[in-house]
Amino acid sequence: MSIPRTVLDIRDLTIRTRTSATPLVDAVSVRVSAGESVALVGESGSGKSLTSLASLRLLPDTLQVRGTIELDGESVLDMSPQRLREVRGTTAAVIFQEPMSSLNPVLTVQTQLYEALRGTPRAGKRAAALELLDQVGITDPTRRLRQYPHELSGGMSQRIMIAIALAGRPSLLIADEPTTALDVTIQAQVLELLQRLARELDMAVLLVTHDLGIVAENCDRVNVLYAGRIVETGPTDTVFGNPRHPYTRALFASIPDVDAAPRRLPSLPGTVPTLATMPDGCRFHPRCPLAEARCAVSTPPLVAHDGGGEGACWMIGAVA
Ligand SMILES: Nc1ncnc2c1ncn2[C@@H]1O[C@H](COP(=O)(O)OP(=O)(O)OP(=O)(O)O)[C@@H](O)[C@H]1O
Repeated sequence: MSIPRTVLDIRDLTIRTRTSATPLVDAVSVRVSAGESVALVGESGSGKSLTSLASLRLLPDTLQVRGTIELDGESVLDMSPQRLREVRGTTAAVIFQEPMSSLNPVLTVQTQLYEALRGTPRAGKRAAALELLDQVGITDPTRRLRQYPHELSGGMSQRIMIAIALAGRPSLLIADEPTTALDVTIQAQVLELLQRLARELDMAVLLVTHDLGIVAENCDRVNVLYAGRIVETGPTDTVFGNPRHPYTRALFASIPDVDAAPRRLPSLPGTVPTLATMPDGCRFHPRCPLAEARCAVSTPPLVAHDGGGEGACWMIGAVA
């Protein structure tokens, strides 16, 4: 079997404000290969969006970004403004939570798709637009082309956003909470679509979500973030089959059965710390049911364990 091509390679990503020495994102490394779908998961404030937006240099200048980010082997942090503009929308595309606010309400689906297909010769645009709609599972595509966003359901709008993102034939698709605004059945369909597209188009998909429940079915690997650090990572089956980090276990305990209500962590007191409240040592220790004295003073490294994943907790035994 050939080794999959690495599309996004983030190494030791550290993000700080200009006024604080404490990093918001601390030495995070994430790799996504062609054809695979990888999740960044964690509660609100864990650094998921900062990490994913940094990979396309979409963060404000007030934040300082250090580390290495490579996209198809090219250093994102060294790209010229012109190269960055070329890359966004071609090599890499992002879809966000609210398709309705990303689509232009006064333009038809056709106009918006044609704009995304600006590199395609005029004679081929209609066929290309119809093919994109077909790829994202839209039925009756000729009718949809004539419609305006307000005539589409939420799930349909999100599929159109994905079609627009695919127009540039990206190697990387970043989906930031792409289904939070949708009902549970439609969420599942859109996430299944993303994973299918990753495989069929040999595309790398980075899925950003606070919801571990939706990761299980739709991602090949998962990175669990807590307060700007990766606390556990590995193949989804490994992390789900036997979560090692107390935080991942708490996340599992918080997965509700079916409702899409906002999720809290009933088994854990408190919230993710902010810059002002960031503890020393393991950043999770004030909420951890297993914390010992050393957890408050020294940071556990991310180490490979015998289950095939990696975890950052003093309770996880590293493989020699
Ligand atoms: N521009 C900024 N300046 C200062 N702090 C910021 C900035 N953007 C984000 N942060 C802080 O960085 C931390 C991580 O934010 P981030 O948006 O990445 O979290 P998240 O996991 O994506 O959460 P959510 O699910 O709520 O979007 C939070 O504490 C947030 O307040």
